[in-house]
Amino acid sequence: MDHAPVDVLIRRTDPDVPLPARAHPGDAGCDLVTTEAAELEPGERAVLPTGVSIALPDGYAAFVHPRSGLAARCGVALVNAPGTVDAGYRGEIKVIVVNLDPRKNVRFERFDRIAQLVVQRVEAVRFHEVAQLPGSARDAGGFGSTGGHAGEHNSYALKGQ
Ligand SMILES: O=c1ccn([C@H]2C[C@H](O)[C@@H](COP(=O)(O)OP(=O)(O)OP(=O)(O)O)O2)c(=O)[nH]1
Ligand SMILES: [Mg+2]
Repeated sequence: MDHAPVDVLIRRTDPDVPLPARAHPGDAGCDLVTTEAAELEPGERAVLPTGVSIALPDGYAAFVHPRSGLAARCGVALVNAPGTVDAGYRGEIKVIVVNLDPRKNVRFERFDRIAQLVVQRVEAVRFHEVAQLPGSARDAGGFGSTGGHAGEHNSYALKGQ
């Protein structure tokens, strides 16, 4: 890393839990583990404890992101991805996992890495109410207004049947 790291105070709520760690220098996320074993049936969700609480500096937030390997191999997603950890939150960080695999149970063992924490600066915002917003090229276009989304292939395939 060629820039200074942000100092974040951390407290273990489970004495044996490994601290969140980057797998490689420069990685954006520090892996979080579950301190509880759990088994989820297809469609089932759980709020898993990570065994750590943090105190972020003012002007920062931490975001609980999914791990792509778990998503690709097991269909595990985070219900609220990315979860937001506010600078003032002193409780244990929790991870809300869901098993999106239609057939297979997924099992987490104690200290399995289930998510990753990304710490970022966030801006304070002041809202100024106006009757008319300034114009833009996009204007109100959204929700597929530019066309060509992957889901269209499915409807083409169905039409051909
Ligand atoms: O994945 C998450 C998301 C949130 N939190 C904690 C930290 C966060 O600061 C707090 C509140 O989260 P959020 O604001 O997303 O939830 P809410 O439903 O709006 O709760 P609240 O009314 O307490 O703000 O819960 C987690 O531990 N994990
Ligand atoms: Mg909130």
